[in-house]
Amino acid sequence: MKIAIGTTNPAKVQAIQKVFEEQYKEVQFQCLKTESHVSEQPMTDQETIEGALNRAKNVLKVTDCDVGIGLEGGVSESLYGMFVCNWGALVDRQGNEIIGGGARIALPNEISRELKAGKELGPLMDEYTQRTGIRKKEGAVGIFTNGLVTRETMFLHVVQLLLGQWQYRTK
Ligand SMILES: O=P(O)(O)OP(=O)(O)OP(=O)(O)OC[C@H]1O[C@@H](n2cnc3c(O)ncnc32)[C@H](O)[C@@H]1O
Ligand SMILES: [Mg+2]
Repeated sequence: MKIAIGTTNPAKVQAIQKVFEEQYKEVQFQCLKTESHVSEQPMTDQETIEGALNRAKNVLKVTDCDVGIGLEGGVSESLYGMFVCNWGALVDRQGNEIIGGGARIALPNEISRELKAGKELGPLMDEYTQRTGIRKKEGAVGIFTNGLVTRETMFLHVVQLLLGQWQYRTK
């Protein structure tokens, strides 16, 4: 089974590899930085879903893999504040387009204020924690859940949702 991954971010790549290696004996991966055709900081669920879907389609197009996977992080407003949201998409060569959503938690006002001013969550999280590359490690979800749920484990669940739906639909 050959999987095209529409990112080189290790938190996302590791989540995808773990799920597929658990399910398939023979599996190969191709990881490519892939255009999402949405803003660097998606600001709604809809935009985040589009980013995931575009990555999955674009990365499948440029490889000879069986399926393409796109994972996209974003934020979404609610009456209860701004939440970090996470969406994934899996597409295959038979026209199946599968979507799955991940966990979401509220962001502190000091972060959501800056996001509304047009900043990106990645750099904001580095500033907030005085560390670098949070987006490639535990992520905002990891920081604000005291490490209980990391960006990798959150995306691992999203990839399980994608693969499970695809297996069900193609069995
Ligand atoms: O290399 P890619 O796959 O693009 O990975 P990324 O870290 O940039 O992640 P996304 O493009 O999916 O997320 C869009 C923006 O939101 C940020 N973001 C989303 N979730 C995050 C998290 O949990 N921690 C830190 N930044 C996050 C991310 O850094 C981007 O600035
Ligand atoms: Mg990005």
